[in-house]
Amino acid sequence: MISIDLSGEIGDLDLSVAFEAGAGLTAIMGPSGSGKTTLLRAIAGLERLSGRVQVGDAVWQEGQSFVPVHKRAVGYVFQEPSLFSHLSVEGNLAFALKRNLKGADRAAIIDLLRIGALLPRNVARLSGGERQRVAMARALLSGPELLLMDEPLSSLDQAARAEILPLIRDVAARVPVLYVSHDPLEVARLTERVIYMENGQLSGRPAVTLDGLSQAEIEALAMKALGYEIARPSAANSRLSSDG
Ligand SMILES: Nc1ncnc2c1ncn2[C@@H]1O[C@H](COP(=O)(O)OP(=O)(O)OP(=O)(O)O)[C@@H](O)[C@H]1O
Repeated sequence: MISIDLSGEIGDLDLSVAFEAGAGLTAIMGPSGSGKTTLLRAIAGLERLSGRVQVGDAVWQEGQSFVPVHKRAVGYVFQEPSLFSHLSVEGNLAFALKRNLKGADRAAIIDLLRIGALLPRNVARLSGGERQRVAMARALLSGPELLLMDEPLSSLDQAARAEILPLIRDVAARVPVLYVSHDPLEVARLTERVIYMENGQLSGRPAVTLDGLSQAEIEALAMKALGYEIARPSAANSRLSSDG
C-alpha cells in the first residue's frame, strides 16, 4: 500500500494531493503543468513538500523526518532513458546492481524485459524501445518498493509502444507503479485506476477525455469500458467481410 499526503508550493505551483494506492499500476493524468512530475519528484524525495509518504511499511517522510532520495527504495523511469551512453547494456545494469537493496533477481528481470540478447550491445546503438526496456530493467535491479514512470512511452513510435505495454503490465504485477501519461488509450490498456490532477490538486474530472480522438479510438474505449477485449479482426474475418 502506498499512502501519499503532500502539500506545498514549488515555484508557481501550489500542490496539495492525498491518495492511497495498492498493488499494480496507478495512472496519473492531467493537463500540462498540473503538477504530475512534481508529485513524482516529491514522492522520490527529489523535491521537498510537507506531509507524509509511506510505501509498504517504510515511512519516507513524516513531520520533520525526511529519508533522502538515495535511501528510498524507489525506481524512476523517465521519458528519455538516462543511460550511460559509453557503456554496454551489461555495464549500465551493473550500476543498478551496486544499489540493489533487496537482492533483486537479475536473471528474472533480464528475462522479464527480454533484454538477454542486448547485454553486450552499446546502448548508443539501441532503438528507443530497447533503451526504455533497459531503463526499466535498471530501475527494477535496484530492488524498488515503488516504481515511478513519467511518460515512458511518449518518445516511442506505435510499434515500440505496442511491444512494451504488456511488459509494463508484467512489471506492475511485481512492484507497485505510479505512471504519468497524457495518452488515454495507453492508460486504458494499462489500468482502470486513474488519478486526475489539475492545478496541483486532485480533480474529480473523468480520467479520459475524448478530445482529439478518432471515431475508431472512441469506439475502442467504449468497448473497453464495457469490458470487451479489443482485438484486431483476424485474417479469416477480414476475408469474410471482403467477400461480402
Ligand atoms: N523547481 C521548480 N521551480 C519552479 N517551478 C517549478 C519547479 N518545479 C515545477 N515547477 C512548476 O510547477 C508546474 C507544474 O510542473 P510539472 O512539471 O509538475 O507539471 P506536469 O503536470 O508534469 O506537466 P507536463 O504534463 O507538461 O509534464 C509548472 O508550472 C512548473 O513550472
